[in-house]
Amino acid sequence: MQNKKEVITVIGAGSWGTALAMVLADNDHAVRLWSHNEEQVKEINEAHTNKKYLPGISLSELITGYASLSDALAGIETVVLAVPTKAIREVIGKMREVLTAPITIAHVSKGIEPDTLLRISEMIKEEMPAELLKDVVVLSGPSHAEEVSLRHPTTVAVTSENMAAAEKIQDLFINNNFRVYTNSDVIGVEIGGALKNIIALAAGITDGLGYGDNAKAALMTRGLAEIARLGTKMGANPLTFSGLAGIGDLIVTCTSVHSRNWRAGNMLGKGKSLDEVLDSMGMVVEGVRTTKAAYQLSKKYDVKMPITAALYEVLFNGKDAKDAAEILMSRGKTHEMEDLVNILEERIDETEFN
Ligand SMILES: NC(=O)C1=CN([C@@H]2O[C@H](COP(=O)(O)OP(=O)(O)OC[C@H]3O[C@@H](n4cnc5c(N)ncnc54)[C@H](OP(=O)(O)O)[C@@H]3O)[C@@H](O)[C@H]2O)C=CC1
Ligand SMILES: O=C(CO)COP(=O)(O)O
Repeated sequence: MQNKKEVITVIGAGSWGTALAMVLADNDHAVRLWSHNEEQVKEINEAHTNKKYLPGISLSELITGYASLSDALAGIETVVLAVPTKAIREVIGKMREVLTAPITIAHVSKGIEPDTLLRISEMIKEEMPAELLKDVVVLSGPSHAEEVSLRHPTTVAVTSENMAAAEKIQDLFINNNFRVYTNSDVIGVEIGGALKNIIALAAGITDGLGYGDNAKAALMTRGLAEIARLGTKMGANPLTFSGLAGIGDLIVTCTSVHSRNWRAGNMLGKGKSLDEVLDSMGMVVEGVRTTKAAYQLSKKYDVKMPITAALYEVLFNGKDAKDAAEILMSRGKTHEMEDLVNILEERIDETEFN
């Protein structure tokens, strides 16, 4: 089922980079796990643990920690990039200084850059010179690091503009605990993975407010509707949003106590301030910056995203979460599917004219 054994570099030894390094090591690949934290590299190499991010988990001896980026990248063909969205440009900037041959980057991050409104694969292509970049692959889907590190059954999707590159990443990762599907819709997979964090924050807030299961189901369903509207307007295949990177990731992030986005929302719903919440997390909460980016995207593409807009007001303009929920519930009457159908029809018309 799998390709030949390879040496693979994982950039970023947070929870997701470390869990993915474990999957690769389970498939007998040697993994160079790079971290900018020398203490953490020492811990990985001497104790074979990464206690801050995956407490109670032992790491395979096939995983070696690296503090030097040039050593970690020497002679490597495939890099798994697992840092938060806000670190992508800085890290790629450092990588391009030390690379001497082109690599394939499989990125596993879930975000959109505010202001530029670029997806992560677009940021990577902007930062990495073309002669150093073979392909960009995206790996996304319902996959909490805590459960992957326990080898619980998990499914994800991989996509790329070059499907042969996506299939190579599928081969490197797939095993009986970690099932990898291909999908050819790069825009849809990246938009689904990034925007579900917004809805997870909102679901955490409603849970924190004690609103219960009806409210959460409403948020998830109508949240998916606005993700699908924006994604489809941006050129995604609407069917992607009923797949792993869409509804799949939305379900896991809105319902799991592992989700940092849900937990952050939950604390907000219980009355903590955004600063207090982010200070106490110690791990990335991607949904906060993504809310800003998606709010800007909704304006740019003229797509209605009422949940995103309400969360934007709560996070950045100090609106009370209960008031935001009330405003959402008292909006004018609307059809459940009409806006998405209109966007699809516009796209069909454009295709006919071209
Ligand atoms: N955790 C999960 O279950 C999943 C996460 N993801 C996505 O993966 C991405 C990474 O998340 P995750 O691993 O969970 O995040 P964590 O917060 O657990 O870890 C982030 C890692 O990136 C490092 N880092 C942060 N900034 C920089 C920088 N400027 N230069 C170098 N290293 C840096 C951190 O170092 P330090 O320790 O020094 O802060 C840490 O090692 C996110 O986009 C997330 O949405 C996707 C699927 C599942
Ligand atoms: O993307 C994830 C699971 O698929 C992780 O979500 P959180 O960042 O909310 O923990």
